[in-house]
Amino acid sequence: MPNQGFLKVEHIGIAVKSIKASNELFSKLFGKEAYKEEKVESEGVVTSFFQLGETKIELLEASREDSPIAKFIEKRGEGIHHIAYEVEDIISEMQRLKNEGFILLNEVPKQGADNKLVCFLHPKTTNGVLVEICQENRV
Ligand SMILES: CC[C@H](C(=O)O)C(=O)SCCNC(=O)CCNC(=O)[C@H](O)C(C)(C)COP(=O)(O)OP(=O)(O)OC[C@H]1O[C@@H](n2cnc3c(N)ncnc32)[C@H](O)[C@@H]1OP(=O)(O)O
Ligand SMILES: [Co+2]
Repeated sequence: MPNQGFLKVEHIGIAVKSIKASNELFSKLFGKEAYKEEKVESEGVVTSFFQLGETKIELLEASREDSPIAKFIEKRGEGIHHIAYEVEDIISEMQRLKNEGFILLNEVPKQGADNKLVCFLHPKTTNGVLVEICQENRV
């Protein structure tokens, strides 16, 4: 029986206008460099990751005009965009969350950054905080 429920905060997503400028800022803040940059074309984002112990910070820049990050920044400016939680079995977690009444923004797990399968919950059902659940892609 897979572990049910959320295991840990896997990353905190921060929407930024410029990965280059924000990499410099967060490298100064954290005292360490980002360990990777990755474009996720399907999401319309370029990401940059900093490892801080068990948790990561994920910087997100829009890679195209219709990116959710572009819309977010246009509406709210730069800042915290989502919290991602690690789960052991994303399929069973998606079913559990659906049964609990949360609104899934994608019915099938989709490919995320950093070799993860991801699903998002509508912030209207999570107290106004966009939630991402993610599982290591074991394929
Ligand atoms: C997957 C790659 C990477 C990874 O970790 O692997 C990522 O994390 S990619 C991250 C970018 N991708 C996503 O965010 C996908 C999920 N997001 C969405 O589907 C949309 O952004 C959605 C549905 C959350 C909002 O889109 P919509 O077009 O509905 O925008 P609105 O501005 O009309 O928003 C509706 C309503 O929701 C509030 N809202 C929007 N974004 C957020 C947010 N990040 N946190 C909290 N609340 C948010 C917005 O304020 C509106 O509320 P209202 O009260 O009506 O103003
Ligand atoms: Co994320």
